[in-house]
Amino acid sequence: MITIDKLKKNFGEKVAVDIEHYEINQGDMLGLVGNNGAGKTTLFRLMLDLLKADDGKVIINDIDVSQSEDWKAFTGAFIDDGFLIDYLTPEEYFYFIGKMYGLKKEEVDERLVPFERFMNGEVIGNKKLIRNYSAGNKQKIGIISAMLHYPQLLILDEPFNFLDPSSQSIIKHLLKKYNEEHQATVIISSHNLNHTVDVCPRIALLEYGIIIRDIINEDNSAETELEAYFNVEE
Ligand SMILES: Nc1ncnc2c1ncn2[C@@H]1O[C@H](COP(=O)(O)OP(=O)(O)OP(=O)(O)O)[C@@H](O)[C@H]1O
Repeated sequence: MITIDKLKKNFGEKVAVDIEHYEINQGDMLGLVGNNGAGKTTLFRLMLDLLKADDGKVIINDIDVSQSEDWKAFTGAFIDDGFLIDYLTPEEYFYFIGKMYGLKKEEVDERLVPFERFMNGEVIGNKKLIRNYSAGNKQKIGIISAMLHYPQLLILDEPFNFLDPSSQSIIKHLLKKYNEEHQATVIISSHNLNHTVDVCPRIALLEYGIIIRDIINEDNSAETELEAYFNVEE
């Protein structure tokens, strides 16, 4: 589904991404891990054509993301709250996103139902503008809006950030279910090793912009290797 080829992005002297070749298959649930500054967000931005690569390309379903807009129809992403529209209420924002993908209001309402526990009564029905929501609730609004049109490819940067423990657990289950039920490709980045090994059967470890390990994770088998890499004390 995704081919990353000779992809390079530098910021001045700093190498942010330098990936010779990497393939992500349709239906993969991939976790991207790495220390601060390893290049996770930059890689996502390149995949979503939010940044221009210095060299190389990202191909999604035979489409070079920098050459055509066609990949946008089947891609959903939430990188940061810059994706949100502050002066709308969450409902207005969800309907707006739905409209972009040809969804009627009733369809949007139906698709919000599985997120009810995740929203915990705080996201809709409050007539509150997105700008007045907490960081955790903004994160929830962003994740839900990225999933509303049932994208074949879902990219989420740090989806567990700002969420309380019970919301983290709920979104883990929702993402796993989404990946299985829609055979969607789901790519998340996270600093939370436990969550990553819980939900991702494949994990890419990024160091100074390079994918240094491509780990198959069965029944949390990657946990020891990742803990050793990150030097996590018992
Ligand atoms: N707009 C920018 N201008 C200059 N340098 C940048 C810019 N964006 C990223 N960088 C640099 O590129 C490198 C990769 O950053 P990136 O944000 O992609 O890492 P990350 O793995 O997402 O980090 P974190 O875990 O801290 O979110 C870092 O050294 C960062 O300082």
